[in-house]
Amino acid sequence: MTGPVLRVAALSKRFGGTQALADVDLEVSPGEIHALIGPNGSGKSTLIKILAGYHHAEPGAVAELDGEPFDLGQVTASRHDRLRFVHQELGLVGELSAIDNLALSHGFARTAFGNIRWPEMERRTSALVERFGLGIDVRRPLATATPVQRTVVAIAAALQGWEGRRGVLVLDEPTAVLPPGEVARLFDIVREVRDAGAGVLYVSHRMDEIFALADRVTVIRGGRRIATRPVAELTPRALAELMAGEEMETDHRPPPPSSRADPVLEVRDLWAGPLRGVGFDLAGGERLGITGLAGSGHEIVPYAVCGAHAGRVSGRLRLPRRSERWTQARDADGLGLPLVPADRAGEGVIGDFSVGENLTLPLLGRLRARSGRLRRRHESALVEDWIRRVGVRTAGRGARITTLSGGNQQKVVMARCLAQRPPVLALCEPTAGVDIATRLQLYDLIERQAGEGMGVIVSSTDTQDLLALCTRVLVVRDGRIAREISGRDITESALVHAMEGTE
Ligand SMILES: Nc1ncnc2c1ncn2[C@@H]1O[C@H](COP(=O)(O)OP(=O)(O)OP(=O)(O)O)[C@@H](O)[C@H]1O
Repeated sequence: MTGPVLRVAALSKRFGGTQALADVDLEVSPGEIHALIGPNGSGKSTLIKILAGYHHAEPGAVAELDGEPFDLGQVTASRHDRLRFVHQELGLVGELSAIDNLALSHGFARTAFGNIRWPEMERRTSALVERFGLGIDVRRPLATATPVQRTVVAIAAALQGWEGRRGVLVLDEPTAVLPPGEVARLFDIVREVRDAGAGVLYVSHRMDEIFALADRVTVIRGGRRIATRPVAELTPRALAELMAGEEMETDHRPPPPSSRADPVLEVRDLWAGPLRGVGFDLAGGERLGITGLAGSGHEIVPYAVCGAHAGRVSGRLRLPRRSERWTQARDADGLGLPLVPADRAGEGVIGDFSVGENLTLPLLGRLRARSGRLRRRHESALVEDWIRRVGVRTAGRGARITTLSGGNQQKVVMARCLAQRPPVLALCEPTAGVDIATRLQLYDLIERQAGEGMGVIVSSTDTQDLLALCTRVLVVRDGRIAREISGRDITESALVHAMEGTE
Protein backbone atom coordinates (compact mmCIF):
# COMPACT_ATOMS: atom_id res chain seq x y z
CA MET A 1 0.00 0.00 0.00
CA THR A 2 1.30 3.45 -0.84
CA GLY A 3 1.39 6.14 1.81
CA PRO A 4 -0.08 9.62 1.58
CA VAL A 5 1.33 11.95 -1.04
CA LEU A 6 0.90 14.85 1.38
CA ARG A 7 0.88 14.69 5.15
CA VAL A 8 0.77 17.59 7.57
CA ALA A 9 0.46 17.23 11.31
CA ALA A 10 0.37 19.45 14.39
CA LEU A 11 -0.32 22.50 12.23
CA SER A 12 -1.09 25.58 14.31
CA LYS A 13 -1.31 29.26 13.42
CA ARG A 14 -2.15 32.28 15.49
CA PHE A 15 -2.88 35.80 14.22
CA GLY A 16 -2.70 38.14 17.23
CA GLY A 17 -5.57 37.04 19.43
CA THR A 18 -7.09 34.68 16.83
CA GLN A 19 -6.18 31.00 16.89
CA ALA A 20 -6.77 30.35 13.19
CA LEU A 21 -5.48 26.75 13.30
CA ALA A 22 -4.91 24.51 16.30
CA ASP A 23 -3.02 21.24 15.94
CA VAL A 24 -4.52 20.21 12.61
CA ASP A 25 -3.60 16.92 10.89
CA LEU A 26 -4.37 16.16 7.26
CA GLU A 27 -3.40 13.43 4.81
CA VAL A 28 -4.07 13.39 1.09
CA SER A 29 -3.59 10.05 -0.70
CA PRO A 30 -2.49 9.69 -4.31
CA GLY A 31 -5.52 9.22 -6.57
CA GLU A 32 -7.86 10.81 -4.04
CA ILE A 33 -10.01 13.94 -4.08
CA HIS A 34 -9.93 15.09 -0.49
CA ALA A 35 -12.43 17.80 0.36
CA LEU A 36 -11.79 20.32 3.09
CA ILE A 37 -14.91 21.91 4.50
CA GLY A 38 -15.70 24.15 7.44
CA PRO A 39 -17.67 27.29 8.29
CA ASN A 40 -16.44 30.75 7.30
CA GLY A 41 -13.42 31.62 9.39
CA SER A 42 -12.68 28.00 10.37
CA GLY A 43 -9.12 28.17 9.03
CA LYS A 44 -9.31 26.53 5.59
CA SER A 45 -7.59 29.35 3.69
CA THR A 46 -4.98 29.69 6.43
CA LEU A 47 -4.13 26.00 6.07
CA ILE A 48 -3.78 26.36 2.32
CA LYS A 49 -1.73 29.52 2.61
CA ILE A 50 0.65 27.70 4.95
CA LEU A 51 0.98 24.89 2.41
CA ALA A 52 1.71 27.51 -0.24
CA GLY A 53 4.41 29.09 1.94
CA TYR A 54 2.47 32.35 2.24
CA HIS A 55 2.02 32.06 6.01
CA HIS A 56 4.40 30.39 8.47
CA ALA A 57 3.04 27.72 10.80
CA GLU A 58 3.90 27.74 14.49
CA PRO A 59 7.02 25.67 15.33
CA GLY A 60 6.38 21.94 15.77
CA ALA A 61 4.42 21.38 12.58
CA VAL A 62 5.24 18.32 10.49
CA ALA A 63 4.98 18.25 6.69
CA GLU A 64 5.83 15.44 4.26
CA LEU A 65 5.54 14.90 0.53
CA ASP A 66 5.68 11.19 -0.36
CA GLY A 67 7.07 10.46 3.08
CA GLU A 68 9.92 12.98 2.72
CA PRO A 69 9.84 15.82 5.24
CA PHE A 70 9.81 19.32 3.81
CA ASP A 71 10.23 22.68 5.45
CA LEU A 72 6.93 24.57 5.48
CA GLY A 73 8.89 27.81 5.69
CA GLN A 74 10.66 27.32 2.34
CA VAL A 75 9.31 27.03 -1.16
CA THR A 76 11.76 24.84 -3.06
CA ALA A 77 11.52 23.87 -6.74
CA SER A 78 10.55 20.29 -5.89
CA ARG A 79 7.83 21.51 -3.55
CA HIS A 80 6.55 23.86 -6.26
CA ASP A 81 6.56 20.96 -8.68
CA ARG A 82 4.47 18.78 -6.44
CA LEU A 83 2.08 21.25 -4.81
CA ARG A 84 -0.01 23.33 -7.20
CA PHE A 85 -2.54 25.93 -6.08
CA VAL A 86 -5.61 27.75 -7.26
CA HIS A 87 -6.26 30.33 -4.57
CA GLN A 88 -9.57 32.04 -3.80
CA GLU A 89 -8.19 35.35 -5.02
CA LEU A 90 -6.95 33.52 -8.14
CA GLY A 91 -3.56 35.28 -8.09
CA LEU A 92 -3.93 36.80 -11.55
CA VAL A 93 -2.83 40.17 -12.88
CA GLY A 94 -5.81 41.90 -14.49
CA GLU A 95 -3.75 44.15 -16.75
CA LEU A 96 -2.07 41.13 -18.35
CA SER A 97 -3.43 38.60 -20.83
CA ALA A 98 -3.99 34.90 -20.14
CA ILE A 99 -0.73 34.18 -22.01
CA ASP A 100 1.25 36.51 -19.73
CA ASN A 101 -0.49 35.26 -16.60
CA LEU A 102 0.36 31.66 -17.40
CA ALA A 103 3.92 32.69 -18.20
CA LEU A 104 4.22 34.40 -14.81
CA SER A 105 3.92 31.05 -13.07
CA HIS A 106 5.74 28.96 -15.67
CA GLY A 107 7.99 31.19 -17.74
CA PHE A 108 7.99 32.07 -21.43
CA ALA A 109 8.96 29.68 -24.22
CA ARG A 110 12.11 31.14 -25.83
CA THR A 111 14.20 30.61 -28.93
CA ALA A 112 17.88 29.72 -28.64
CA PHE A 113 18.54 33.48 -28.86
CA GLY A 114 16.31 34.24 -25.91
CA ASN A 115 13.41 35.71 -27.88
CA ILE A 116 9.93 34.85 -26.68
CA ARG A 117 8.16 32.35 -28.94
CA TRP A 118 4.76 34.05 -29.01
CA PRO A 119 3.02 31.61 -31.38
CA GLU A 120 3.99 28.72 -29.14
CA MET A 121 2.93 30.63 -26.00
CA GLU A 122 -0.42 31.36 -27.58
CA ARG A 123 -0.90 27.75 -28.70
CA ARG A 124 0.05 26.41 -25.28
CA THR A 125 -2.24 28.81 -23.42
CA SER A 126 -5.15 28.27 -25.80
CA ALA A 127 -4.85 24.50 -25.47
CA LEU A 128 -5.05 24.77 -21.68
CA VAL A 129 -7.99 27.18 -21.47
CA GLU A 130 -9.94 25.69 -24.40
CA ARG A 131 -10.64 22.58 -22.37
CA PHE A 132 -13.25 24.69 -20.59
CA GLY A 133 -14.74 25.92 -23.85
CA LEU A 134 -15.48 29.46 -22.68
CA GLY A 135 -14.16 31.23 -25.74
CA ILE A 136 -11.47 33.11 -23.82
CA ASP A 137 -9.37 35.47 -25.90
CA VAL A 138 -5.94 34.59 -24.53
CA ARG A 139 -4.42 37.87 -25.79
CA ARG A 140 -6.80 40.29 -24.05
CA PRO A 141 -6.16 41.67 -20.54
CA LEU A 142 -7.91 39.53 -17.96
CA ALA A 143 -9.57 42.62 -16.49
CA THR A 144 -11.90 42.47 -19.50
CA ALA A 145 -12.77 38.81 -18.87
CA THR A 146 -15.75 37.66 -16.79
CA PRO A 147 -15.18 36.17 -13.31
CA VAL A 148 -15.83 32.74 -14.79
CA GLN A 149 -13.18 33.19 -17.44
CA ARG A 150 -10.69 34.42 -14.85
CA THR A 151 -11.30 31.32 -12.71
CA VAL A 152 -10.62 29.14 -15.70
CA VAL A 153 -7.35 30.94 -16.44
CA ALA A 154 -6.22 30.48 -12.83
CA ILE A 155 -6.94 26.76 -13.01
CA ALA A 156 -5.13 26.49 -16.33
CA ALA A 157 -2.14 28.31 -14.81
CA ALA A 158 -1.98 25.79 -11.97
CA LEU A 159 -2.28 22.78 -14.28
CA GLN A 160 0.32 23.77 -16.85
CA GLY A 161 3.24 21.45 -17.13
CA TRP A 162 1.76 19.20 -14.49
CA GLU A 163 -0.14 16.44 -16.27
CA GLY A 164 0.41 13.02 -14.80
CA ARG A 165 2.76 14.22 -12.10
CA ARG A 166 2.66 12.85 -8.58
CA GLY A 167 1.70 15.60 -6.19
CA VAL A 168 -1.31 17.52 -4.95
CA LEU A 169 -3.45 20.05 -6.75
CA VAL A 170 -4.99 22.39 -4.17
CA LEU A 171 -8.19 24.14 -5.21
CA ASP A 172 -9.60 26.78 -2.85
CA GLU A 173 -13.27 27.17 -3.80
CA PRO A 174 -12.70 27.04 -7.54
CA THR A 175 -16.40 26.98 -8.43
CA ALA A 176 -17.40 30.03 -6.39
CA VAL A 177 -18.48 31.91 -9.51
CA LEU A 178 -18.83 29.10 -12.04
CA PRO A 179 -22.24 28.36 -13.57
CA PRO A 180 -23.54 24.74 -13.54
CA GLY A 181 -22.34 23.83 -17.05
CA GLU A 182 -18.77 24.92 -16.27
CA VAL A 183 -18.80 23.23 -12.86
CA ALA A 184 -19.38 19.91 -14.61
CA ARG A 185 -16.42 20.62 -16.93
CA LEU A 186 -14.21 21.57 -14.01
CA PHE A 187 -15.19 18.36 -12.21
CA ASP A 188 -14.15 16.34 -15.28
CA ILE A 189 -10.74 18.00 -15.20
CA VAL A 190 -10.36 17.47 -11.46
CA ARG A 191 -11.24 13.79 -11.89
CA GLU A 192 -8.70 13.51 -14.72
CA VAL A 193 -6.03 14.89 -12.39
CA ARG A 194 -7.00 12.35 -9.72
CA ASP A 195 -7.19 9.46 -12.17
CA ALA A 196 -3.65 10.26 -13.33
CA GLY A 197 -2.56 9.44 -9.78
CA ALA A 198 -2.30 12.88 -8.19
CA GLY A 199 -4.02 13.92 -4.99
CA VAL A 200 -6.48 16.78 -4.99
CA LEU A 201 -7.25 18.94 -1.97
CA TYR A 202 -10.55 20.61 -2.69
CA VAL A 203 -11.99 23.39 -0.52
CA SER A 204 -15.66 24.10 -1.01
CA HIS A 205 -18.73 25.26 0.85
CA ARG A 206 -21.07 23.57 -1.55
CA MET A 207 -22.04 20.26 -0.01
CA ASP A 208 -23.49 19.03 -3.31
CA GLU A 209 -20.02 19.41 -4.83
CA ILE A 210 -18.43 17.39 -2.08
CA PHE A 211 -20.90 14.57 -2.60
CA ALA A 212 -20.49 14.73 -6.38
CA LEU A 213 -16.72 14.85 -6.40
CA ALA A 214 -14.83 13.96 -3.25
CA ASP A 215 -13.63 10.60 -1.97
CA ARG A 216 -12.93 11.77 1.58
CA VAL A 217 -13.74 14.91 3.49
CA THR A 218 -12.05 16.62 6.41
CA VAL A 219 -14.19 18.97 8.47
CA ILE A 220 -12.57 21.81 10.39
CA ARG A 221 -14.31 24.14 12.76
CA GLY A 222 -12.81 26.90 14.90
CA GLY A 223 -9.32 26.00 13.61
CA ARG A 224 -9.56 22.35 14.77
CA ARG A 225 -9.97 19.19 12.76
CA ILE A 226 -13.35 17.74 13.71
CA ALA A 227 -13.44 14.63 11.52
CA THR A 228 -12.08 12.93 8.39
CA ARG A 229 -14.53 10.53 6.72
CA PRO A 230 -15.08 8.72 3.44
CA VAL A 231 -17.83 10.71 1.70
CA ALA A 232 -19.75 7.51 0.92
CA GLU A 233 -20.35 7.04 4.65
CA LEU A 234 -21.98 10.47 5.12
CA THR A 235 -25.36 12.05 4.38
CA PRO A 236 -25.67 15.78 3.63
CA ARG A 237 -27.37 16.28 6.96
CA ALA A 238 -24.61 14.45 8.86
CA LEU A 239 -21.96 16.54 7.10
CA ALA A 240 -23.84 19.78 7.81
CA GLU A 241 -24.03 18.81 11.46
CA LEU A 242 -20.31 18.01 11.64
CA MET A 243 -19.67 21.49 10.25
CA ALA A 244 -22.09 23.35 12.44
CA GLY A 245 -21.61 21.22 15.55
CA GLU A 246 -25.35 20.98 16.02
CA GLU A 247 -28.47 19.81 14.23
CA MET A 248 -29.41 22.18 11.51
CA GLU A 249 -32.04 22.75 8.88
CA THR A 250 -30.44 22.81 5.43
CA ASP A 251 -33.60 23.56 3.43
CA HIS A 252 -34.82 27.07 2.95
CA ARG A 253 -37.79 27.95 0.79
CA PRO A 254 -39.13 31.45 0.47
CA PRO A 255 -42.67 32.04 1.70
CA PRO A 256 -45.05 32.61 -1.21
CA PRO A 257 -44.99 36.27 -2.24
CA SER A 258 -47.73 38.42 -0.85
CA SER A 259 -50.11 40.08 -3.29
CA ARG A 260 -48.05 41.83 -5.95
CA ALA A 261 -46.92 45.28 -4.92
CA ASP A 262 -46.29 48.24 -7.20
CA PRO A 263 -42.98 48.26 -9.05
CA VAL A 264 -39.96 49.82 -7.36
CA LEU A 265 -37.89 49.48 -10.53
CA GLU A 266 -38.77 49.40 -14.20
CA VAL A 267 -36.16 48.42 -16.78
CA ARG A 268 -36.74 48.73 -20.52
CA ASP A 269 -34.78 47.67 -23.58
CA LEU A 270 -31.47 47.11 -21.82
CA TRP A 271 -28.51 46.47 -24.11
CA ALA A 272 -25.08 45.83 -22.54
CA GLY A 273 -22.43 43.27 -23.55
CA PRO A 274 -24.39 40.26 -24.81
CA LEU A 275 -27.75 41.62 -23.47
CA ARG A 276 -30.17 42.37 -26.27
CA GLY A 277 -33.13 44.42 -25.22
CA VAL A 278 -33.91 43.03 -21.74
CA GLY A 279 -36.84 44.56 -19.84
CA PHE A 280 -38.68 43.77 -16.59
CA ASP A 281 -40.51 45.28 -13.64
CA LEU A 282 -39.39 44.60 -10.08
CA ALA A 283 -42.12 44.85 -7.44
CA GLY A 284 -41.55 46.08 -3.89
CA GLY A 285 -40.78 43.05 -1.72
CA GLU A 286 -40.04 40.90 -4.73
CA ARG A 287 -36.92 38.74 -4.94
CA LEU A 288 -36.26 38.42 -8.64
CA GLY A 289 -33.66 35.90 -9.80
CA ILE A 290 -31.77 36.37 -13.04
CA THR A 291 -29.82 33.42 -14.32
CA GLY A 292 -28.38 31.76 -17.41
CA LEU A 293 -25.30 29.97 -18.67
CA ALA A 294 -21.92 31.73 -18.74
CA GLY A 295 -21.86 34.38 -21.41
CA SER A 296 -25.67 34.60 -21.67
CA GLY A 297 -25.49 38.10 -20.21
CA HIS A 298 -27.55 37.52 -17.04
CA GLU A 299 -24.59 38.46 -14.82
CA ILE A 300 -24.46 41.92 -16.42
CA VAL A 301 -28.01 42.90 -15.41
CA PRO A 302 -27.22 44.01 -11.82
CA TYR A 303 -24.13 45.90 -13.00
CA ALA A 304 -26.07 47.70 -15.74
CA VAL A 305 -28.95 48.56 -13.39
CA CYS A 306 -26.51 50.05 -10.87
CA GLY A 307 -24.50 51.91 -13.49
CA ALA A 308 -21.44 49.75 -12.80
CA HIS A 309 -21.06 48.01 -16.17
CA ALA A 310 -17.69 48.93 -17.68
CA GLY A 311 -18.81 48.67 -21.33
CA ARG A 312 -21.46 50.44 -23.41
CA VAL A 313 -25.01 50.37 -22.08
CA SER A 314 -28.29 51.58 -23.53
CA GLY A 315 -31.91 51.39 -22.41
CA ARG A 316 -33.84 53.19 -19.70
CA LEU A 317 -34.74 52.74 -16.06
CA ARG A 318 -37.18 54.27 -13.65
CA LEU A 319 -37.71 54.17 -9.89
CA PRO A 320 -41.44 54.98 -9.95
CA ARG A 321 -41.73 55.63 -6.22
CA ARG A 322 -39.04 58.25 -6.53
CA SER A 323 -39.82 59.89 -9.85
CA GLU A 324 -41.97 59.60 -12.96
CA ARG A 325 -38.93 60.37 -15.09
CA TRP A 326 -36.97 57.75 -17.02
CA THR A 327 -33.18 57.67 -16.67
CA GLN A 328 -30.95 56.59 -19.54
CA ALA A 329 -29.20 53.35 -18.59
CA ARG A 330 -25.81 54.93 -19.33
CA ASP A 331 -26.55 57.42 -16.50
CA ALA A 332 -27.80 54.71 -14.10
CA ASP A 333 -25.01 55.38 -11.59
CA GLY A 334 -26.82 58.65 -10.81
CA LEU A 335 -29.67 56.61 -9.29
CA GLY A 336 -27.25 55.44 -6.60
CA LEU A 337 -28.48 51.85 -6.38
CA PRO A 338 -25.94 49.73 -4.46
CA LEU A 339 -24.45 46.55 -5.88
CA VAL A 340 -23.10 43.46 -4.15
CA PRO A 341 -20.58 42.45 -6.86
CA ALA A 342 -19.57 38.94 -7.88
CA ASP A 343 -15.85 39.45 -7.35
CA ARG A 344 -15.72 40.40 -3.69
CA ALA A 345 -11.95 40.65 -3.44
CA GLY A 346 -11.55 42.65 -6.65
CA GLU A 347 -14.63 44.86 -6.65
CA GLY A 348 -16.38 44.51 -3.28
CA VAL A 349 -13.92 45.53 -0.61
CA ILE A 350 -10.94 47.85 -0.32
CA GLY A 351 -8.25 45.63 1.12
CA ASP A 352 -6.28 48.40 2.85
CA PHE A 353 -9.35 49.72 4.67
CA SER A 354 -10.84 48.60 7.96
CA VAL A 355 -14.16 46.84 8.40
CA GLY A 356 -15.71 50.14 9.51
CA GLU A 357 -14.29 52.14 6.60
CA ASN A 358 -15.47 49.55 4.10
CA LEU A 359 -18.91 49.70 5.61
CA THR A 360 -19.38 53.46 5.71
CA LEU A 361 -17.62 54.45 2.49
CA PRO A 362 -20.78 55.36 0.54
CA LEU A 363 -22.37 56.95 3.60
CA LEU A 364 -19.77 59.62 4.27
CA GLY A 365 -22.07 62.37 3.01
CA ARG A 366 -24.73 61.36 5.51
CA LEU A 367 -22.19 61.08 8.32
CA ARG A 368 -20.83 64.59 7.97
CA ALA A 369 -21.95 67.40 10.23
CA ARG A 370 -22.77 70.77 8.60
CA SER A 371 -19.23 71.89 9.30
CA GLY A 372 -18.06 69.07 7.01
CA ARG A 373 -16.49 67.12 9.88
CA LEU A 374 -17.17 63.44 10.18
CA ARG A 375 -19.46 62.62 13.09
CA ARG A 376 -17.24 59.89 14.52
CA ARG A 377 -19.57 58.78 17.29
CA HIS A 378 -22.42 58.48 14.85
CA GLU A 379 -20.21 56.54 12.45
CA SER A 380 -19.05 54.06 15.13
CA ALA A 381 -22.61 53.50 16.32
CA LEU A 382 -23.75 52.83 12.77
CA VAL A 383 -20.90 50.40 12.12
CA GLU A 384 -21.44 48.54 15.40
CA ASP A 385 -25.16 48.31 14.66
CA TRP A 386 -24.60 46.77 11.22
CA ILE A 387 -21.86 44.41 12.43
CA ARG A 388 -24.41 43.10 14.93
CA ARG A 389 -27.34 43.00 12.51
CA VAL A 390 -25.58 40.98 9.86
CA GLY A 391 -23.51 38.99 12.37
CA VAL A 392 -19.97 39.85 11.17
CA ARG A 393 -17.25 37.90 13.03
CA THR A 394 -14.38 40.33 13.45
CA ALA A 395 -11.82 41.40 16.03
CA GLY A 396 -13.43 44.88 15.82
CA ARG A 397 -14.53 47.59 13.45
CA GLY A 398 -10.92 48.80 13.16
CA ALA A 399 -9.63 45.41 11.90
CA ARG A 400 -8.43 45.34 8.29
CA ILE A 401 -11.12 43.86 6.09
CA THR A 402 -8.68 41.31 4.62
CA THR A 403 -8.25 39.71 8.05
CA LEU A 404 -11.90 38.60 7.89
CA SER A 405 -12.88 35.29 6.32
CA GLY A 406 -14.55 35.46 2.90
CA GLY A 407 -18.06 34.96 4.26
CA ASN A 408 -17.63 37.70 6.82
CA GLN A 409 -16.32 40.08 4.15
CA GLN A 410 -19.45 39.32 2.15
CA LYS A 411 -21.59 40.29 5.14
CA VAL A 412 -19.76 43.63 5.34
CA VAL A 413 -20.41 44.30 1.65
CA MET A 414 -24.07 43.41 2.16
CA ALA A 415 -24.31 45.64 5.24
CA ARG A 416 -22.73 48.54 3.31
CA CYS A 417 -25.45 48.24 0.68
CA LEU A 418 -28.31 47.85 3.15
CA ALA A 419 -27.13 50.75 5.29
CA GLN A 420 -27.91 53.01 2.34
CA ARG A 421 -31.57 51.98 2.70
CA PRO A 422 -32.01 51.57 -1.05
CA PRO A 423 -35.35 50.85 -2.76
CA VAL A 424 -33.61 48.13 -4.76
CA LEU A 425 -30.71 45.86 -3.86
CA ALA A 426 -28.81 44.20 -6.69
CA LEU A 427 -26.82 41.09 -5.81
CA CYS A 428 -24.39 39.13 -7.94
CA GLU A 429 -23.56 35.59 -6.77
CA PRO A 430 -24.36 36.61 -3.18
CA THR A 431 -23.35 33.35 -1.51
CA ALA A 432 -20.15 32.59 -3.42
CA GLY A 433 -17.64 31.32 -0.90
CA VAL A 434 -20.11 31.41 1.96
CA ASP A 435 -20.75 28.48 4.33
CA ILE A 436 -24.17 26.96 4.92
CA ALA A 437 -24.87 28.69 8.22
CA THR A 438 -23.86 32.10 6.80
CA ARG A 439 -25.76 31.39 3.61
CA LEU A 440 -28.93 30.85 5.64
CA GLN A 441 -28.23 34.07 7.58
CA LEU A 442 -27.85 35.97 4.31
CA TYR A 443 -31.10 34.47 2.99
CA ASP A 444 -32.89 35.57 6.16
CA LEU A 445 -31.40 39.03 5.94
CA ILE A 446 -32.46 39.44 2.29
CA GLU A 447 -35.91 38.09 3.07
CA ARG A 448 -36.33 40.51 5.98
CA GLN A 449 -35.30 43.49 3.86
CA ALA A 450 -37.68 42.41 1.11
CA GLY A 451 -40.38 42.08 3.77
CA GLU A 452 -39.91 45.78 4.44
CA GLY A 453 -40.65 46.59 0.80
CA MET A 454 -37.22 46.57 -0.82
CA GLY A 455 -37.01 44.96 -4.27
CA VAL A 456 -34.15 42.49 -4.69
CA ILE A 457 -32.41 41.37 -7.88
CA VAL A 458 -30.33 38.23 -7.48
CA SER A 459 -28.10 37.30 -10.39
CA SER A 460 -26.84 33.82 -9.62
CA THR A 461 -25.79 30.58 -11.24
CA ASP A 462 -26.22 28.75 -7.96
CA THR A 463 -29.58 27.04 -8.27
CA GLN A 464 -29.66 26.59 -4.49
CA ASP A 465 -29.72 30.40 -4.12
CA LEU A 466 -32.42 30.80 -6.71
CA LEU A 467 -34.58 28.10 -5.13
CA ALA A 468 -34.14 29.42 -1.62
CA LEU A 469 -34.45 33.10 -2.33
CA CYS A 470 -36.45 33.96 -5.38
CA THR A 471 -40.13 34.45 -5.91
CA ARG A 472 -39.64 34.74 -9.68
CA VAL A 473 -36.70 33.89 -11.96
CA LEU A 474 -35.86 35.28 -15.39
CA VAL A 475 -33.71 32.93 -17.45
CA VAL A 476 -31.49 34.69 -19.98
CA ARG A 477 -30.37 32.88 -23.13
CA ASP A 478 -28.31 34.54 -25.86
CA GLY A 479 -28.86 37.94 -24.30
CA ARG A 480 -32.68 37.76 -24.14
CA ILE A 481 -35.14 36.70 -21.47
CA ALA A 482 -36.02 33.22 -22.67
CA ARG A 483 -38.17 32.04 -19.75
CA GLU A 484 -39.89 33.43 -16.69
CA ILE A 485 -40.51 30.94 -13.89
CA SER A 486 -42.52 31.83 -10.77
CA GLY A 487 -43.39 30.47 -7.35
CA ARG A 488 -43.67 26.71 -7.04
CA ASP A 489 -42.60 26.21 -10.67
CA ILE A 490 -39.05 27.25 -9.72
CA THR A 491 -37.35 23.86 -9.50
CA GLU A 492 -33.79 22.73 -10.12
CA SER A 493 -34.72 20.89 -13.28
CA ALA A 494 -36.90 23.74 -14.64
CA LEU A 495 -33.99 26.14 -14.12
CA VAL A 496 -31.34 23.94 -15.71
CA HIS A 497 -33.55 23.08 -18.72
CA ALA A 498 -34.43 26.74 -19.23
CA MET A 499 -30.75 27.77 -19.02
CA GLU A 500 -29.71 25.16 -21.54
CA GLY A 501 -32.75 25.66 -23.79
CA THR A 502 -33.87 22.04 -23.48
CA GLU A 503 -37.38 22.61 -22.07
N1 LIG B 1 -3.82 37.84 7.96
C1 LIG B 1 -4.66 37.67 8.99
N2 LIG B 1 -4.61 38.46 10.07
C2 LIG B 1 -5.45 38.29 11.12
N3 LIG B 1 -6.40 37.33 11.19
C3 LIG B 1 -6.51 36.50 10.15
C4 LIG B 1 -5.66 36.63 8.99
N4 LIG B 1 -6.00 35.66 8.10
C5 LIG B 1 -7.02 34.97 8.67
N5 LIG B 1 -7.33 35.47 9.90
C6 LIG B 1 -8.36 34.95 10.82
O1 LIG B 1 -8.13 33.56 10.97
C7 LIG B 1 -9.38 32.85 11.01
C8 LIG B 1 -9.40 31.81 9.90
O2 LIG B 1 -9.53 32.49 8.65
P1 LIG B 1 -9.53 31.74 7.25
O3 LIG B 1 -9.54 32.78 6.19
O4 LIG B 1 -8.44 30.73 7.21
O5 LIG B 1 -10.94 31.00 7.29
P2 LIG B 1 -11.68 30.20 6.14
O6 LIG B 1 -12.13 28.91 6.76
O7 LIG B 1 -10.83 30.10 4.94
O8 LIG B 1 -12.93 31.14 5.87
P3 LIG B 1 -13.81 31.38 4.53
O9 LIG B 1 -14.55 30.12 4.30
O10 LIG B 1 -14.74 32.47 4.90
O11 LIG B 1 -12.88 31.75 3.42
C9 LIG B 1 -10.47 33.92 10.88
O12 LIG B 1 -10.92 34.24 12.17
C10 LIG B 1 -9.77 35.09 10.25
O13 LIG B 1 -10.39 36.31 10.62
